[in-house]
Amino acid sequence: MGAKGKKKKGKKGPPESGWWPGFGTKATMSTYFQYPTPELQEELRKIAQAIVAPGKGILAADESTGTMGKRLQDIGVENTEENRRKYRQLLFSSDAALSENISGVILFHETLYQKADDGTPLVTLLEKRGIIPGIKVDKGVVPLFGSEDECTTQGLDDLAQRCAQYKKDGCHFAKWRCVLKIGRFTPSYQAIMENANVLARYASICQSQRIVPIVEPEVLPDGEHDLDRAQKVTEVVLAAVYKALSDHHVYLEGTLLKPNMVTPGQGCKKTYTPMDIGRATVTALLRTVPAAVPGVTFLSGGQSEEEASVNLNAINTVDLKRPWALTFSYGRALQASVLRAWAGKPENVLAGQQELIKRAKANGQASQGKYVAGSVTGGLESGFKIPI
Ligand SMILES: O=P(O)(O)OC[C@H]1O[C@](O)(COP(=O)(O)O)[C@@H](O)[C@@H]1O
Repeated sequence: MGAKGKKKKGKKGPPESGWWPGFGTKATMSTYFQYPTPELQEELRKIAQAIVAPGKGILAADESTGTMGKRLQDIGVENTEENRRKYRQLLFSSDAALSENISGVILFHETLYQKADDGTPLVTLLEKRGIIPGIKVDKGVVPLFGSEDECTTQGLDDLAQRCAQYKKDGCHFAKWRCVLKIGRFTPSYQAIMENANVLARYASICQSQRIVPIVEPEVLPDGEHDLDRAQKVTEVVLAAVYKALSDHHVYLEGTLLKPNMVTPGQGCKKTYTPMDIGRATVTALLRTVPAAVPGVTFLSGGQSEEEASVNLNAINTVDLKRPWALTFSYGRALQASVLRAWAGKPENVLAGQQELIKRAKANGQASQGKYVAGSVTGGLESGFKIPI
């Protein structure tokens, strides 16, 4: 650009600032973009809808190696690749009845390439049961420098290539978890905006590779805050996430949301009923999540198995509108009894699988508002919780 802001003779394109002929037309407006092709839209929509089919939800078996170490340590089992393989084999070789309530399983990278004792790839066990394989694609949380112990999630750099490979290897959906903390000064604007943007960028990349992104902005339950504060924070976080998804032109019908339920902080002195939690959760979603989103698959966030079923049931019975399917994507609340029943012993494999099927059924009922509290009893006392 010349010193007086004039365009140099012969130079193509608009000047670097200000108004120019054509400014504001289709070609230059920031709102211009292209939707995915109709074929891609249909593929993504169908996957998302199959995952949230009535009475079905997700088994989150994507614990990273470190998290799996904590789960195995609880039952006195060493955290080796072989023990993790045996445990995931137990889960995925459960009776075919599992698929009545489990539509998808989220895998950790290592599991996708492991085989059962007879050489069958573990992912094939899922496919044979009509269960859709999914994959955790984030590479974990890292600190936000200068913040109050807040974080973002990494893993974008090679994501398109990884998604392309995962699709070839049988995965049709993905999951990326971001974490937000409630404190006096948190979550900060920095953490809210950064995590919303990274989730949107991840979602956009997944869709470009024909993978349905599950968007997981988890507001942690740690703290003494009450239900109102948890609700407001969840609303602010979700509003930012959907603004970012819109800015990145993410095709919402081909996405799923995996949020926290709105619960009081674990150190809160006040008590609330499951209906209070159901109302706060659905209200927060109604205020922020577009009806174009086919489903919401809640994380269990350290609730006991029974609590997670009862609260999901309340979410599905509270007298509010529900334009989306509201179901589960539980890790701990589907596996706590399984792990205890198994305890690493080959003779307990069937007992572990039976616990999984019981809990999946309970949550399938809860996702339709048909779960009767206490009607499914597992190997654990009802209040048992696995800390993160
Ligand atoms: O090992 P990580 O990456 O910390 O993952 C933690 C877990 O959190 C989840 O997102 C939710 O799990 P919970 O239902 O146990 O809260 C799982 O999908 C995942 O396995």
